[in-house]
Amino acid sequence: MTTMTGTPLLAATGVTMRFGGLTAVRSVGLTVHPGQIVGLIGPNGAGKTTLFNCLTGLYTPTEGTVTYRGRTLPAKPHLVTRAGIARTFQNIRLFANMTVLENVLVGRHTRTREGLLSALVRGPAFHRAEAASAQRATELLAFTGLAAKSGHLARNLPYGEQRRLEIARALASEPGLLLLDEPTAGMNPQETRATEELVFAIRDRGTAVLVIEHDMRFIFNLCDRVTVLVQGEKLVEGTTEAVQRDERVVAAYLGTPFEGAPGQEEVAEVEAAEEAAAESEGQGR
Ligand SMILES: Nc1ncnc2c1ncn2[C@@H]1O[C@H](COP(=O)(O)OP(=O)(O)OP(=O)(O)O)[C@@H](O)[C@H]1O
Repeated sequence: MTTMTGTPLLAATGVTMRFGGLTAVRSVGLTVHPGQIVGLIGPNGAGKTTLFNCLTGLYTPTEGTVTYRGRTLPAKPHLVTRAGIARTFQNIRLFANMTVLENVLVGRHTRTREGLLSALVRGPAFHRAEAASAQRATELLAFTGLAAKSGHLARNLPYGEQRRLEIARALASEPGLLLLDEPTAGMNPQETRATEELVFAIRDRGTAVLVIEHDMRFIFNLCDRVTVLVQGEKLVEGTTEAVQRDERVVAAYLGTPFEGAPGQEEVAEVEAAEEAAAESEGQGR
């Protein structure tokens, strides 16, 4: 299924994102090829969501480039969606008082070619486009297991189904690449396994997936490749097997420092300052 040769779908090169004095992402490269499921992992605050925001036009990277199918992506979320990248967010962002079907229809709007005039006049072209959108949205609800909930208000769905609805809505823009930010956060083990199956099914329909997740079992079951970020820098990138075995990854998660780890210089500086302070305190006694 995975194709590593040829033009990658997504290619981020040397992406850096600074917020004032804080460098949240430092010179990160990342590629996703057609047919791949790629994982992005790292401890809290590693810069994963910031990188997602750089890939989806929410942030303009301070440095670096992002291309999709070989073309530089515009730094505007709606243009990124139109180019073929859809995403979900860490916190659920549904229209709570709209129905399940309406939420998916909102996600279709980037695909609908009918312009404002057509919508105002509500002519035959508008009605045809609307019927096609409704049919596609209904198919997506069936695909994500929400067909029976089509007329329910989004806010009345159980948590796991709200997360599925977010994915259905993202798929409504017919993306070539789907970015999922912690899709299983707050899920029980059954919901997590169901999400795993859904992500495989999405890949099998021809949409590549880039996923941030803290659940390592989920990541290692699912992904073809994994990139590990630590303190804004790419620590390791490789197959799940290679990443799982990498002692630096184990250390990053278990908190054991290793030679050359990002942030080690700062840690050494702090330790040296603490030692110096302790010494001068000792001399003062
Ligand atoms: N808009 C912002 N302004 C200033 N600092 C920010 C902003 N967004 C993120 N940061 C900082 O950038 C760093 C990386 O944050 P980010 O949310 O990308 O990490 P993360 O890996 O997604 O973390 P988590 O796993 O906890 O979601 C953090 O130190 C965070 O405080």
